[in-house]
Amino acid sequence: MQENTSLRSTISTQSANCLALESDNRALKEKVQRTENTLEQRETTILMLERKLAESRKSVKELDQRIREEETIRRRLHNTIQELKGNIRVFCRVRPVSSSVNGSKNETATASITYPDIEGRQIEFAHAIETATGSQVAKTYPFTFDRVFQPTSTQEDVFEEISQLVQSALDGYNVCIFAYGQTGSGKTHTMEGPLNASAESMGMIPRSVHQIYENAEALKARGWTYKMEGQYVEIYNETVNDLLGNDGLNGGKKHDIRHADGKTTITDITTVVLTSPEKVAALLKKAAHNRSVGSTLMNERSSRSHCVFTLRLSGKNSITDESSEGVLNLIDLAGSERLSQSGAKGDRLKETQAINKSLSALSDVISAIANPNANTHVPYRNSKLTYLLQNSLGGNSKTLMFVNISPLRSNFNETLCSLRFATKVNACTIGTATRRAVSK
Ligand SMILES: Nc1ncnc2c1ncn2[C@@H]1O[C@H](COP(=O)(O)OP(=O)(O)OP(=O)(O)O)[C@@H](O)[C@H]1O
Repeated sequence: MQENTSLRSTISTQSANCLALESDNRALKEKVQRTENTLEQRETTILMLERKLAESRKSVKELDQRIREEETIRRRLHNTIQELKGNIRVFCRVRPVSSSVNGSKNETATASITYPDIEGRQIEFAHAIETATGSQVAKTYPFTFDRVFQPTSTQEDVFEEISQLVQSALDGYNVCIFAYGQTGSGKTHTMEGPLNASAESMGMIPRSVHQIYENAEALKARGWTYKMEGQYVEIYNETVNDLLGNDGLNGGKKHDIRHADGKTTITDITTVVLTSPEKVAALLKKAAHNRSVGSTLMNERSSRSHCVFTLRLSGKNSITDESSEGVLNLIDLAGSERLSQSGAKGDRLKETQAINKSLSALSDVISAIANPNANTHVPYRNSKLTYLLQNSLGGNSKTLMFVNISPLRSNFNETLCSLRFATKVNACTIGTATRRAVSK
């Protein structure tokens, strides 16, 4: 009886255990089912995501291709705009009245200058002249250029107008930007800016290098890699000097200009590979140190030489196999003032004569290029400056000239000469620029 009772109790316990196990088993089976369902759902999601990823990859590839095609279209359109604006342009910049320029320390009497149009293309001088009978009459001298910058214009305002041309050099064109004007009219300020310039006062050379560097970085994503090389030379008394040489200008090296296959080289010249935009500040400092600075009655810091900064830009596209070679020349011309006013004698007289000769050679070259008669001889060899720039002036290039002028009344006659020279240049139209060495 006892054993029977014990066995019944065991059976009852086992039955309860069995029921619990069956319940666990059901719960586990449900869990397995749920897990299998989740797995199935996840597999479907993975498949969907993989399909989406493949689609996105395809679309990125297509967009990349479209960006590259649009970059080519942009280059073409950009060039068309530049052509429509004219391959030779003249900008006039009036410097502010400054007490430290022009010898007489406190001179502030300005000429009567007005800027008649709202587009900023005209400038007009009013000046009293004496008639044959001895009476004074006011005469006006109106001039129109592609752009006139008033004394309040900042370096940034000026650069905004030339930045498109700078871009052209990166796209494979030859570009020349000149600063022309009498001593102290602001050529060096425009081109280089003051020594130890701030971000606001930087001139066109450092701004151009910064822009080119930024644009070249952006173009990397589209397959372009660029090599940028800078040279800085001065032409003093028809001699080429290396402004970046380590032994100053008296290193005794003779530099010859050579032309071959549409490229210009100078023998024994220092070439700096510009790997960062910051390098240009050190380069300008070295050039300023080496630069031949003479003193005349007009300006204690007067520069008596033409300074040519050349930036060579070779680009290669690893995806499209395109390549381009552009050259950007930024030229700070020597003071254009006439002999009588600069009080030049001896060596200074020789310098002034060399300057005047090369400036008139530049004017002759631009006029000859603009002559519609294709057989006109272009006298590049008449000066070192025009010979050096032979491949960067003319049909294959874009040219911009700044005519820098002083607002002072005492400089009126020189200002008039500068504006007349610039008007002559402005009247020239040169042929269509073509891009160099673009190969597929
Ligand atoms: N737009 C301007 N804003 C402020 N200062 C200016 C401006 N233009 C010229 N200057 C100042 O006028 C002075 C003479 O200018 P700069 O040296 O550039 O003349 P320049 O034409 O290059 O003379 P040079 O023929 O002797 O080289 C400098 O002190 C310069 O800083």
